[in-house]
Formats: sequence, C-alpha cells, structure tokens
Amino acid sequence: RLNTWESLTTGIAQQAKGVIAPKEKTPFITFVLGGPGSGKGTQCIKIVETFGFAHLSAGDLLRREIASKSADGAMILNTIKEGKIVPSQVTVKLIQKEMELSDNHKFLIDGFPRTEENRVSFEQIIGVEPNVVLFFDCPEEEMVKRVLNRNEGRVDDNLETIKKRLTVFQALSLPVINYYSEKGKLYTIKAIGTEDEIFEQVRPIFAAFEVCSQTVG
Ligand SMILES: Nc1ncnc2c1ncn2[C@@H]1O[C@H](COP(=O)(O)OP(=O)(O)O)[C@@H](O)[C@H]1O
Ligand SMILES: Nc1ccn([C@@H]2O[C@H](COP(=O)(O)OP(=O)(O)O)[C@@H](O)[C@H]2O)c(=O)n1
Ligand SMILES: [Mg+2]
Repeated sequence: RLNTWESLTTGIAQQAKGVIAPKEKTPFITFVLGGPGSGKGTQCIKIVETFGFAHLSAGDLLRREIASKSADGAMILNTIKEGKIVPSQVTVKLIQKEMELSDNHKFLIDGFPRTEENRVSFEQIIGVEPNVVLFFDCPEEEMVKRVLNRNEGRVDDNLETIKKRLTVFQALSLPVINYYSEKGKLYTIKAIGTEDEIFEQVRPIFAAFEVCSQTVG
C-alpha cells in the first residue's frame, strides 16, 4: 500500500515538475535592434516561423498598455507621439511579465534596449544578458520611406515624429549597438533588399546556434 502511495505521490510530483520544467531551462535571449522601419518586426516573424522563438515586441507591448487604458497608458501614448523613450522600468516590467507567461525559453526581444538605461535596467531586473544581438542596418531615407508606407494607423508614423525617432536612434540607441559590438555579440544585417534576401543573412546566425545546442545536448 505504502509503495502504491509512494509511486502515486512521486507521479504527481513529477507531473508538477513537468509543468514548471520549461522555466528551468536557461533562456536564450536575442535583442533585435535597428532604426524605425529597418524591418525588425518583419524579420522577427520569419525567425519565429523558422526557429521557434517567442516574439516580444517592446513597441507592441507598450501599445497594448495604451489600448488597455492602464494607469501608464496616457504617459506611454504621449511618449510614443513624441518619439521619445518610455521609462525603462515600465517597459522591462511588461517584457518580464511576457517572459514569465511564456512556456518558450527562446525569446526575440524586438525594439529593446533602445537606450543604455533600457539595457542596464533589463540586466538588473531580469538578471540575464542576451546571447545574440541583431542590428538591422538601414539607410535613413529607406527607413523614412518604409515607415510612411507602413499603414498600421500608428500615431508615430508621420514625418514629424519619424525625424525625432531618427534623432533619438542616433543619440541613444547607437551607443547600445556599439556596446554589444565591443562585447562581440553583435550581428549586423544589411537591411536593404527583399524580405527574403535579408532573411538569408539572418538564417545562418540562428542555424549556427541550433547546431551548438545539439552538440551540447
Ligand atoms: N525588405 C523590405 N523591403 C521593403 N519594405 C519592407 C522590408 N521589410 C519590411 N518592409 C516594410 O517596411 C515597413 C516597416 O517594417 P517593420 O518590420 O515594421 O520595421 P520595424 O519593426 O523595424 O519598424 C513595413 O510596412 C514592412 O512591411
Ligand atoms: N524599448 C522601447 C521600445 C519602444 N518604445 C516606444 O515605442 C515607439 C515604437 O517602437 P517600435 O519598436 O514599435 O517602433 P519600430 O522601430 O518598430 O518602428 C518608440 O518610438 C518609443 O516611443 C520605447 O519607449 N522603448
Ligand atoms: Mg517594429
């Protein structure tokens, strides 16, 4: 009888462990950086399809906060209209919640970190560093053209806000990109050409990591 009970409770414990288990796997984190309209979101969709990542877009999470009429919604809307950067703790909390809810361990964090403050805040709150940092390097005139044609009804897709976002990108985001370049984690993609041509630069980066994880087991 005791044995039966023991095996039963062990079974339950193992089942419970199975539910929690995905979180025990070390997360594999990719930051996806690049100016407005450089094609981050578009390429993330392809990476998800091919390599099975969870896609967390910082901009989408912030827009969802606005839509949900949360306490921070009005502040976030004003910040986005101005092309400025939302305080890091707000954005990191939203990313953290999504990571905890996900049963995936491979994350594409799109449009983050956009400032040194964003970067340090993630390190402090989440306590992990990215494995890979992708930089979609695109000429400004191409980015402006794409954003003005985006047609998603975004409040920041107008010439006035785009100019501000490009200034913020140069002043605040490029230092983050340089930081990861010095750390040897940066993969720069030439973000002109067709979506498929650009993905052919992205694919080998993740394919190499897939081979690595198979070797390690
Ligand atoms: N390689 C490409 N060539 C032309 N247009 C593109 C390309 N990749 C994306 N786009 C378009 O440009 C716009 C911006 O792309 P998006 O993926 O939203 O960029 P980001 O997330 O970096 O702002 C979208 O309308 C998208 O369909
Ligand atoms: N880490 C982030 C990401 C976005 N944002 C805000 O959200 C806006 C839109 O970000 P996004 O990533 O959706 O924009 P795209 O680069 O995709 O065009 C930014 O211009 C910022 O105002 C932010 O404050 N902090
Ligand atoms: Mg985007």
